[in-house]
Amino acid sequence: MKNSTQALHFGAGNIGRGFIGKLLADAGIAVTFADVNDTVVNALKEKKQYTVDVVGEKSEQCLVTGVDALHSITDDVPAKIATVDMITTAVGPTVLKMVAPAIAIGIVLRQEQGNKTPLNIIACENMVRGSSQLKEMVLAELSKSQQAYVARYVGFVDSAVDRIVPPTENSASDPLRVTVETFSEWIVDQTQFCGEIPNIPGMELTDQLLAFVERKLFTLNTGHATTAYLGMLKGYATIAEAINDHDIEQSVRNTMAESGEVLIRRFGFDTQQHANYINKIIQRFRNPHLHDEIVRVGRQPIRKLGADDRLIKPLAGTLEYNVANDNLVRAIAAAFLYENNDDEQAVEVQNIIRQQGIDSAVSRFTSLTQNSRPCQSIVQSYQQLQAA
Ligand SMILES: NC(=O)C1=CN([C@@H]2O[C@H](COP(=O)(O)OP(=O)(O)OC[C@H]3O[C@@H](n4cnc5c(N)ncnc54)[C@H](O)[C@@H]3O)[C@@H](O)[C@H]2O)C=CC1
Ligand SMILES: O=P(O)(O)OC[C@H]1O[C@](O)(CO)[C@@H](O)[C@@H]1O
Repeated sequence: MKNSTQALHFGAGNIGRGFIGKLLADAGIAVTFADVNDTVVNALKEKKQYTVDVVGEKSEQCLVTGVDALHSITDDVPAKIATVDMITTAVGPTVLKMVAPAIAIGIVLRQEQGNKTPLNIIACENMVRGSSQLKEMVLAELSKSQQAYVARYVGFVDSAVDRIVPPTENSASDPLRVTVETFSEWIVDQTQFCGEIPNIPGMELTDQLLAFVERKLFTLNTGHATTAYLGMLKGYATIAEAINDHDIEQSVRNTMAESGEVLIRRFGFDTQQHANYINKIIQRFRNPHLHDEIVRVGRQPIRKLGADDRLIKPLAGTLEYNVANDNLVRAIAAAFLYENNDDEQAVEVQNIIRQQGIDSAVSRFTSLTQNSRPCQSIVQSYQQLQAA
């Protein structure tokens, strides 16, 4: 990798500043963030550095230096795209479509300027093959000849990203400071790069990305969502409080064991290693230094109840392999009991349950066939949880 490598990172939020931006800057890459948050953008432009508090087994305070920022709407982001070697994103799955047009305009500029330097784009979102989805959004903005340029000079590299970074509590005094757990994992699909693969310590390469994406989704995310939804039912406010409840911990372990059985059968993961992976995740949830609210982890339940997400996708796997799923069913039922008036999706789920009944709500949000066996099990579990 050349010393003058430049990256543009969309989304200077928790993962942007606390994980991906830091990792790129630590590798000597000149990082420019693009965001719509004036406070964060202006502070980055002025200070060109920020502090990351790493908390957990190895607590340390790190200064990330040499960074800059652009406002995603009012600054000339496409001109920057014309000059960088990498683009990364951590904006959230629903915002990805909003950054696609700027990326497309930047790519057109590169073509017009005769730029033949490879550009690699990596979406770091909780999505299965997020970069491939971003690629479709970008291609939709381009002509045939521009698409041919993309095929030759632009790589869209899928990735799995894992580090727990809740919003920082002291953000009023320092809008850039961010607190992160010690653990981090960023795995990218080595088969999708255009040109040389950059050597970035902390960016792991694989040619089996789907296995790692599903391992993270079916374990960390399934377990986290289960902790949130069961924790909310018992009146807890944070993930650490909920996982320290023995009954919840046991349910979360059982749920991850069920989704884990799917992973073991599908990808051949070693049983003992997978049990260790689950144990490690439970410890991460317990991290006493992270104030991780249940409403953050349980947010947007409609997205989380989707067919390709952390609850229904592993449930579908248990049906495919004909293995136990009682705990997954209970976690899904708990998601249907999740109430939060500040969360539009939670409000919508409760409205639909009230207006159309739980049977109809389950099939509507999960895409499972109404009155099918799994639907009936979820409804039954919902009624048991409600009566408890
Ligand atoms: N926080 C975490 O622990 C983890 C989050 N993720 C994923 O990372 C992604 C980002 O999550 P967080 O960092 O937690 O969210 P966040 O809300 O802290 O950061 C998102 C950032 O995107 C910015 N943004 C919104 N619209 C934009 C636009 N049009 N252009 C540029 N920036 C824009 C927001 O202002 C915000 O700063 C999500 O997909 C999430 O699922 C993945 C692993 C861990
Ligand atoms: O960011 P999402 O998809 O709403 O879900 C929250 C999840 O994402 C994470 O922030 C990161 O994987 C987890 O902490 C949690 O499981």
